[in-house]
Amino acid sequence: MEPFDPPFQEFYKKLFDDHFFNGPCPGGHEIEFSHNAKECKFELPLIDLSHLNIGGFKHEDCKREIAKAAQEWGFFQVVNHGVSHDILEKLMSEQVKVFKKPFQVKVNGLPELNFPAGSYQWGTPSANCLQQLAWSESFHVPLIELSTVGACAATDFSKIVKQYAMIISKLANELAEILAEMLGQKSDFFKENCVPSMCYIRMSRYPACPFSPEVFGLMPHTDSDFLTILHQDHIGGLQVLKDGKWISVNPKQKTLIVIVGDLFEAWSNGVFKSVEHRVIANKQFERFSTAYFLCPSFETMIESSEKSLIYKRFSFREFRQQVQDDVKRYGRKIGLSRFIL
Ligand SMILES: O=C(O)CCC(=O)C(=O)O
Ligand SMILES: [Fe+2]
Repeated sequence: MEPFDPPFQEFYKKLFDDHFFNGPCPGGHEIEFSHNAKECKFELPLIDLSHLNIGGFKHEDCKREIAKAAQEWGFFQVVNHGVSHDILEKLMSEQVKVFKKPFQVKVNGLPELNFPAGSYQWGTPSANCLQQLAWSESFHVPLIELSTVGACAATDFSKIVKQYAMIISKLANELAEILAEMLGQKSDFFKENCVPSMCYIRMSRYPACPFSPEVFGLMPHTDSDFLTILHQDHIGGLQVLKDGKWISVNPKQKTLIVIVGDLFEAWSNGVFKSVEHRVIANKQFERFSTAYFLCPSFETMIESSEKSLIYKRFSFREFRQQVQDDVKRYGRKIGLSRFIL
């Protein structure tokens, strides 16, 4: 049988040799700091979204809870979110099958799913040192492409991804609108600007990694979108930085994770926080996750209507360009701090 794992060690041999013979690279100490930060067991806010369907106090309390979590943590979990357990399980099992296709087949694209060659990504081509390498592989599927996924012959996979995309994008918009409303902002901003050609689903697989924790599944980062909604399997490894400590996001069945992205932090003038998170690879077990990213069109201007602004006004295109330039130059994203006034 042809191997399905990406050839991390062969392809990134130089990074491994440099690291193990010469030690961590000089620019790596910042990431090293994250590694050494004290870890502790702590529970993220868990919000029951069924309260949104009840009128009166409960409904308003629930909205306030969402805003509080976005403000204090930038990261929270939701239950009774409207995505059935059955859909989550089916999507996960279909996703596992896709990743078990031979590596070369994934690289060449999966025509039966209408995934072009570029939708498969693995490792970190821009990595300058081992701490910048992600021991993971993923399929990046823009929502707009889903209309043609499985167009020739609908497969179980294409059906479930489409179904999931429809529900999850609705949920992301609802949560974004609630957060906007709690800021006293126009709540149809997201419906108008977050177009299907920009929003996407990323399905990831983190193969078991013998070099963990020295090599990350995904290095510490913030998300470059408004909101991310994440579903993870039962393995664990996701951590979020809270007050200088890495907190493990322990897997919980039927739960989705909501992550505030950089754009929401800027748009809310720093009220909602886009926080760093990372994935520690597991030495023994592979892990799967599915993320939905709520992104605006390139022309959308990100600005707050507050008086004393923290960030300058920028378009999503400018933000993306800056991130890409920094990744090329430094091997990693610098992010929102580039736009501080
Ligand atoms: O796989 C995960 O748990 C996290 C994924 C993530 O943070 C991302 O794709 O931006
Ligand atoms: Fe992320």
